[in-house]
Amino acid sequence: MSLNTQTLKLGVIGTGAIGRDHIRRCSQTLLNSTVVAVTDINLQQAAQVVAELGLTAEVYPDGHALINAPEVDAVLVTSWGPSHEEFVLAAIKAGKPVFCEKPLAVTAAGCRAIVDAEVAYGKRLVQVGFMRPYDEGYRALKAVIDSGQIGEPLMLHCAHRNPRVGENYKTDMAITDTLIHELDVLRWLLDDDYVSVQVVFPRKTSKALAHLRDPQIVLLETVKGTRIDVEVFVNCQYGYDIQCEVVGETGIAKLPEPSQVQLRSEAKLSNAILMDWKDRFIGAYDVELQAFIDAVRAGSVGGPSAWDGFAAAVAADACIEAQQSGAIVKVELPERPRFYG
Ligand SMILES: NC(=O)c1ccc[n+]([C@@H]2O[C@H](COP(=O)([O-])OP(=O)(O)OC[C@H]3O[C@@H](n4cnc5c(N)ncnc54)[C@H](O)[C@@H]3O)[C@@H](O)[C@H]2O)c1
Ligand SMILES: O[C@H]1[C@H](O)[C@@H](O)[C@H](O)[C@@H](O)[C@H]1O
Repeated sequence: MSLNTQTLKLGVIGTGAIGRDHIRRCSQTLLNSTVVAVTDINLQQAAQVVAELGLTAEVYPDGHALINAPEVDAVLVTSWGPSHEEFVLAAIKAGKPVFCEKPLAVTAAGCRAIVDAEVAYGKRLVQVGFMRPYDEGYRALKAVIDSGQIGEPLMLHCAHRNPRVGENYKTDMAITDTLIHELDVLRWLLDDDYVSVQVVFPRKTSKALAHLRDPQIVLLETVKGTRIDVEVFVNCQYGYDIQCEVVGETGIAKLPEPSQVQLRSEAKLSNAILMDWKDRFIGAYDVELQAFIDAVRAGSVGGPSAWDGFAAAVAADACIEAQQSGAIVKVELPERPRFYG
């Protein structure tokens, strides 16, 4: 039976920060979906989210029981990064569409296993939660680049700043958890791939915990020769700040700031800076998940693919090697299977 006329019944694995937020949006904001199943290694927390959001969803003992539950049409994976690979592979095995938060897997080998499983299944089932291509600002920036108005892009200056991170955040997560967004969105923005990476460490901020090297600067080179610098600074204190400036042959295009009320008060002219990714990309999260729901109901899956997750992870692996060696490391992306267009 086609799902087209039915409400899509979702199961969500991981009820932490983004899991809870996606459960809220799928059950309260978006059209044609309902959350019928949830799980978390912290079952009490999962039950609490169900109660707080007033859902009738069942709490399953683990991700595998949820994936295989007949009432679950499609799966959202919002647990910690290292658990994604296992759940996405299980969803493919069960033939169920799966939206997986970034990273698709924490290594390129893990992403490749997912790509191979999806290709063997013969139909796209996986959408990766790279939301930036759905952000209005990035879409406007891409439209300017694609129009040719600034000529060919030569250089990009980017920054990915978080106010602070928790104790569990390690130096390699600056790549796998944070930079991974740029590794995806910049491929999409430039319609290009990476050939080499280097990571340099400026003076360390006193605001970072002892085990964390912060900030970091990642230097990327693309196949077309564009050079990109990305500052990753996850204890910047002052706000959640995403910057992207594209220097072209005849002009410069900059990612717009999120719209905020301009305030004149106490002898100051000011614009607030957002503090949280949840607010900065709220529109993009809504659009990406509605796209997933609509596509699954129509019998397909689109958006950032397992191949995109793999391509970002190949570059991420090279960045981690570059963090450790200080050298310029080659990015070797295998040929894309025809399956991914
Ligand atoms: N797209 C974005 O902008 C964005 C934003 C935030 C988080 N994320 C991604 O979402 C994922 C979750 O991040 P978060 O900030 O919500 O983290 P979090 O720590 O707040 O929540 C993760 C939850 O997953 C649960 N969990 C871990 N392993 C599990 C397992 N095997 N089975 C079931 N539950 C398990 C944990 O108990 C926790 O409740 C990460 O991969 C992160 O990178 C993406
Ligand atoms: O999981 C989060 C999320 O992906 C945010 O978008 C990013 O800015 C953070 O650095 C990361 O830790």
